Amino acid sequence: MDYYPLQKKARHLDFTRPTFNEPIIALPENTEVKPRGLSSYTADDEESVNDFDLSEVPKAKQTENINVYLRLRPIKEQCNFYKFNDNTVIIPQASQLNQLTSTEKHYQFTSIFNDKVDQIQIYDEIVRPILTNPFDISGSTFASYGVSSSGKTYTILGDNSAGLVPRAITQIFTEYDSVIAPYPCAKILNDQISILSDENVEYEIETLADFLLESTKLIKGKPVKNWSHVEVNAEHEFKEKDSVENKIDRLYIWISFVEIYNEKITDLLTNSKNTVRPLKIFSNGGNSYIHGATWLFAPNIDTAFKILRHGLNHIKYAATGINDHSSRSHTILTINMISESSMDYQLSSFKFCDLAGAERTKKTGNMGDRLKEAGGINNSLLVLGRCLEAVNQNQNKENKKHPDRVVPVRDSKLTFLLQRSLSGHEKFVMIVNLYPTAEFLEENLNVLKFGSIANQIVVKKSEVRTFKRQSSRYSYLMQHSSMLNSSMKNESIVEAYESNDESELDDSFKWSSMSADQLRNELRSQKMFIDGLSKKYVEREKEIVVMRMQILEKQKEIREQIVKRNENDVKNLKEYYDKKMENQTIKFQRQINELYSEVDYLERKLRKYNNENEVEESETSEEESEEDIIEIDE
Ligand SMILES: Nc1ncnc2c1ncn2[C@@H]1O[C@H](COP(=O)(O)OP(=O)(O)OP(=O)(O)O)[C@@H](O)[C@H]1O
Repeated sequence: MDYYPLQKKARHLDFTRPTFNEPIIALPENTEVKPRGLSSYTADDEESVNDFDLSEVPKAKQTENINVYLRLRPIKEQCNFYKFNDNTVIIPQASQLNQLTSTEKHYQFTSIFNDKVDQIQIYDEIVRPILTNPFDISGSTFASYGVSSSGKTYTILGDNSAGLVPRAITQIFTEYDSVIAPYPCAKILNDQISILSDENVEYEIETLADFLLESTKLIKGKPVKNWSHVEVNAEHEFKEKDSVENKIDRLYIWISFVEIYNEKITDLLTNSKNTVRPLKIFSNGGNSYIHGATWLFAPNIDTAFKILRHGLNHIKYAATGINDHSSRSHTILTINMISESSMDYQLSSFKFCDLAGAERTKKTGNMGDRLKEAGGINNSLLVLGRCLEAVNQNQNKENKKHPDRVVPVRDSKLTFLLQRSLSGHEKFVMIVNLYPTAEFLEENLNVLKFGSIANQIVVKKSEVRTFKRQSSRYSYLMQHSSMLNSSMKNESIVEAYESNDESELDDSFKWSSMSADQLRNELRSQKMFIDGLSKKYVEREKEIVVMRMQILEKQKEIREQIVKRNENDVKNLKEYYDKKMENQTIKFQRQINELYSEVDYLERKLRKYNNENEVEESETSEEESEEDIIEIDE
């Protein structure tokens, strides 16, 4: 399939992410280097409010660009509509598009993936590095954008080949296998950390059990591929991480799955018996969350996959003029990872957004309901474009005295929900999917403009969200009470999320100003906290008992070693002295023998001497007797 003009080059994409300080590749003269915006995206709603200051982005080191990747969908026919420079720039061909634009423009992306790049490479390049160190940041949003049938669902969720979500689940559960919590003891409730009591833990387990029972019954919508995490793992070879290196004692995984359909948020994880009612977004000091959305606890990878499949079965699909299974809504799957260590709890939240098609209504041949849907879809995406363009313009404007453009995050459910990412409090990664057919030439130009604007935006580096163990109880109570106070005044505003500076809070004032209901809630919260502490205490006690046993074992082992060593020493000493004795005995024996020989010699000498003496004496006596005789004769 040799149909891209620069396919040869694209085939050699090395998947290395370019740094933004690198000089941009040489482009033809008069090329517009930085497209300044989309004419269709204008901030015309003056009543919109900025929840974050989206324009004042520090120019210091602690900034980064939004990463925007371009992915091309394979097509059968030859395509001459685009040229590529390096693996980051796409240039729509003016000759092919002369009825649309007279000048040749280029659009820059973080990386461009050609049609040969598979799901494995996409995951390894875009998501894997972020999920390898999930607690370096407070979270990330991965969103796919493009016209209908361009491969958004294929990229985020998958089809025959698993998409980013099943791969992310596999990575998390494999790398953190040894610390994944089996029981739901900690949960994020309305953007606050909660340590659950035994009753609440039981409740969460029952909810999950009911859900799993129910989810096997009803299958509707697009048939969902039964991805196997074993196969996914074989493709990536994820390895279990050293938990000591990660300093994590426990990791609680929670999943939510919602869709935004015609500007209404519905829960994709509800039990089918329950009536499905639209959910509301609340904002907590700039951190938006869906109030009442189902969060299911995933103690293992199988449960996580079941939750994913249940949600997929409930997404609204419909046949449009160009896609038999077109997803008509924006779907957002969020994975909350709460890590527990001896010091604190930390939250990292990962959103995977499969956005609805960015095409115009006439292309899909939509009528009736489909037409209404398309209106809603385009409105959300239009607001997303307006937000990105406003941020971009505010950052690039030359006259700093001129007031900033309003960033209308609250103008659509989608942008309100992605508020943290759009403001740089969480990482924002976009995958722009391009369906490079003649049919979508015009729409694809808008898609490319949209993507390259997002790619220029500089945001603060994502921060970490920590809940300190020592102080969190106190701040939790303070926040909880202020939350209740404010929710009584205004349902849609919740007070600040976390305050580490507690020195100025007047405890007695807070308690005395509470109503009976609030005090009851506080009591319940305190009980939850004490339950959590006692559970921890029991766990520590068990650990101490185990450690004591280990120490006793070790002592016994050492004692046995010492006894054994002593026995050996005695044996060696005995052998040494036995040998020494034997040598001495031999030596003494030799000396005795020598002495005996000497004695023998001396005895023999004595005998000889005696013998000689005897002979002499007898001769002498004979002579004397002869003399005697002579004398007598005389
Ligand atoms: N990179 C790819 N490789 C192989 N097949 C692909 C790729 N991208 C998309 N497809 C196929 O194209 C078809 C349409 O893709 P998909 O449903 O993901 O599009 P979409 O952008 O989500 O469309 P819609 O907005 O209408 O839901 C699917 O059958 C999918 O398998």
